[in-house]
Amino acid sequence: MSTSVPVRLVLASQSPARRKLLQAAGIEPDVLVSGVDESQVVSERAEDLCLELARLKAQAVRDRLRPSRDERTLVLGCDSVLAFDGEILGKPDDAADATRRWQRMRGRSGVLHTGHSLIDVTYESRAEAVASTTVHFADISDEEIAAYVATGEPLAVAGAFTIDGLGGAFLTGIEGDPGTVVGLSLPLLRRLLAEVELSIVDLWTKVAPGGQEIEHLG
Ligand SMILES: Nc1nc2c(ncn2[C@H]2C[C@H](O)[C@@H](COP(=O)(O)OP(=O)(O)OP(=O)(O)O)O2)c(=O)[nH]1
Repeated sequence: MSTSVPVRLVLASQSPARRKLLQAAGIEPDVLVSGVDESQVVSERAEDLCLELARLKAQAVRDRLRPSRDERTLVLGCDSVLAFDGEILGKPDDAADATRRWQRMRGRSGVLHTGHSLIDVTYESRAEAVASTTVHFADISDEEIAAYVATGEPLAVAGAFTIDGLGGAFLTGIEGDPGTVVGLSLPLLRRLLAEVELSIVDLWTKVAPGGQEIEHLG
């Protein structure tokens, strides 16, 4: 399943969180932001919406690349949405929206869905799927909500919360892969790579010969 040519992964996302997650897993992606207008896609189902957006992002970046004989080129697009109370929630519109959301979310649960679309530019194949993680929100106070919204963090992220930032204190637990909440599921990426006949170890760029410790990124 492994490959003899180098494998290049292009991350079709501006998300620093997604890039850091790949780097910590030994993968140094190139980043090409898709620029896709996410408002162009509407769907009744969160899983369909995030998958269609992930597909559009990956395709938009794929269309800007030319296959190379010297390497295997892959493009990964991702999109995350929160399914809560029968609604599909992306990033909050503004501070008031983030506040209202937390007043509704606290003490309750939602499901963070992340769509993944992997395109193999070299062989023109693709693999895609959605990873879903249930998130339980703590019953936080009005003061905590106000302080959190004032930091600006909730405004920049799908669902108005993070698991690996200030928002981590406001969760009581999750069921599923934490990477799905950040915006990219490594276990799912491993399965998608297998569908295009690659192993995730083919993408490791930070493992020193002899298997010494993976370089710890700053
Ligand atoms: N660090 C961190 N970021 C999160 C978390 N949850 C969501 N996010 C971020 C990752 C993405 O940047 C953003 C989700 O929005 P999208 O999936 O639409 O990606 P975004 O528009 O940011 O970039 P892209 O469209 O992929 O270029 O929220 C979290 O728990 N931790």
